[in-house]
Amino acid sequence: MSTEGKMKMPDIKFTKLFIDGEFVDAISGKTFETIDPRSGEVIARVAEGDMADINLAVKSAREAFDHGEWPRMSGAQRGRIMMRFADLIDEHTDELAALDAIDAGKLLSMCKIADVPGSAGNLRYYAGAADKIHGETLKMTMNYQGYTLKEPIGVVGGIIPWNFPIFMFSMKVSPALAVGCTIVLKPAEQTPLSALYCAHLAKEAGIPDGVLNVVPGFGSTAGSALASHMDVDKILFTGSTEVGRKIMEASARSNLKPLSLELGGKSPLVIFDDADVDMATNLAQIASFTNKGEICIAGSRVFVQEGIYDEFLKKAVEKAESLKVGDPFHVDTNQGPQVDKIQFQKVLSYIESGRTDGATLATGGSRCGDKGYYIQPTIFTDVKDDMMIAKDEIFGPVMSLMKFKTTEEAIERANDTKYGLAAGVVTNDINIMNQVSRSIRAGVIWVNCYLASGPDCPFGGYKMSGFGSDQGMDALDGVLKKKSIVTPIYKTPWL
Ligand SMILES: NC(=O)C1=CN([C@@H]2O[C@H](COP(=O)(O)OP(=O)(O)OC[C@H]3O[C@@H](n4cnc5c(N)ncnc54)[C@H](OP(=O)(O)O)[C@@H]3O)[C@@H](O)[C@H]2O)C=CC1
Ligand SMILES: CCCCCC/C=C/C(=O)O
Repeated sequence: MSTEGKMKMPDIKFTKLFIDGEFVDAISGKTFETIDPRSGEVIARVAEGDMADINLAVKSAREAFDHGEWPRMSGAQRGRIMMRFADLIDEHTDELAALDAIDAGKLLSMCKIADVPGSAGNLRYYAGAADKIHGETLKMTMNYQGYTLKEPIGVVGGIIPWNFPIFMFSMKVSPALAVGCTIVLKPAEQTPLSALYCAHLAKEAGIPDGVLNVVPGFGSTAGSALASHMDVDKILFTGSTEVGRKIMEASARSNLKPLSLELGGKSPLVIFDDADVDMATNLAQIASFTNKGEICIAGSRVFVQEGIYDEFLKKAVEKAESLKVGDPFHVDTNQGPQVDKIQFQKVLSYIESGRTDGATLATGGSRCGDKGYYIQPTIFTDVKDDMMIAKDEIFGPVMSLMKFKTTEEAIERANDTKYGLAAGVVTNDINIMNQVSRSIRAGVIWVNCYLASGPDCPFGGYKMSGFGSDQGMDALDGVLKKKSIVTPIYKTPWL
């Protein structure tokens, strides 16, 4: 494990709530610690928003929506401002990448080449769509004609997790900004720093005060207040299925606001005998270990057909053992620490449950070093479908390897989960590819690739992985309301 050398600390410039265009203290005056998972040490104290601050932020967002210029300017104007915002994110790549790396233990190199530019990319994608929001003409069957108008839904509440802090921020904020909504965003308590920095850049780009508010705080106070607020018109959420359920309850108890819920997953990766084993091993590693397994679309149930199973296992173990676990700021590190102590202990307890349930540890299984929240890339074999490690979302670097014989068996076992977020298929046989990709009930199916995505590729869950879409034009529909406008029509030559 590489942790030698002095730990790098980015400059922390923004730690207050961002409400109505200003950085302010919480009304209560409270702050909370954000922790460096490399060491467990405090990075900074951040203002702790709660219900009172959420109320202020929603008031500001409401005013900006009901009377402000943002929803009333042309889509082209909004798009230009969003493009400036994206350029500013690009210009501050180094600082933003360092904030996510230190707050979440993410690889600095990945933040620089993927998370931060991907976030600017999300803004640009939706900036380009801002002046292309069209309805339909309705040739009605009676003496009327009409058209549909797509209007911004209003004040949007964003509640995001800690595994992709800036990327999640951009996924929720970009479509909402493009259509003219205003936003109150609560970042995860573990990772508030990049969202606050982005709020500062949004102001510099010219986004009017009140349009984008960022209120760090805890889920049970700030998050719950946002989900229950009578003046919030939509919640965009990513996180656990358990909290998704609480948000639905909060909506049902308050104003029945619609929701987009991107929840947990336990995705299968199905590898057939005809696959190139080296490619399959690479894809399995990407599926299970990317972002230390802290990704909702992790493909951590790896089903391998019996003909190549032994060769695959040998190569998968070699590959896992070659990964360098260590300081995410080092260029040669492949895997950083889990986000916090709770997540670290949760992953280790799943590993323990795998052992006691009778799975065989092929590699890994322990923490790395004695400081910080580092865990070895871990592979279990002899995993049964009903073991906890095969059923639950672990959110850590743990691969469950399972052998199968027939395509039908693979499909049945792949679908034997309450989740349905993603899946992967590795084969050169087009018929198997078609059969499997249509049979697995999940929101995205990757064939001979994994985690391949982009702003134009919508994704959202089946089953208990949620509903609603992130990315693509579908995400715009999530923050729009469709209105039908009808007028009588006289003296028409036909109906
Ligand atoms: N689908 C995904 O991408 C993710 C899935 N998970 C799964 O969830 C597990 C637990 O992680 P955790 O961080 O607790 O995820 P949560 O689902 O608890 O957190 C997601 C967001 O919801 C907020 N939140 C928590 N409780 C409420 C509430 N009652 N009302 C409104 N908002 C709330 C959190 O606030 P706070 O900041 O206080 O936690 C955070 O901002 C992980 O181990 C993993 O399995 C986690 C993260 C992402
Ligand atoms: C296929 C889309 C890739 C999005 C990656 C962001 C992670 C999402 C999550 O973990 O919830």
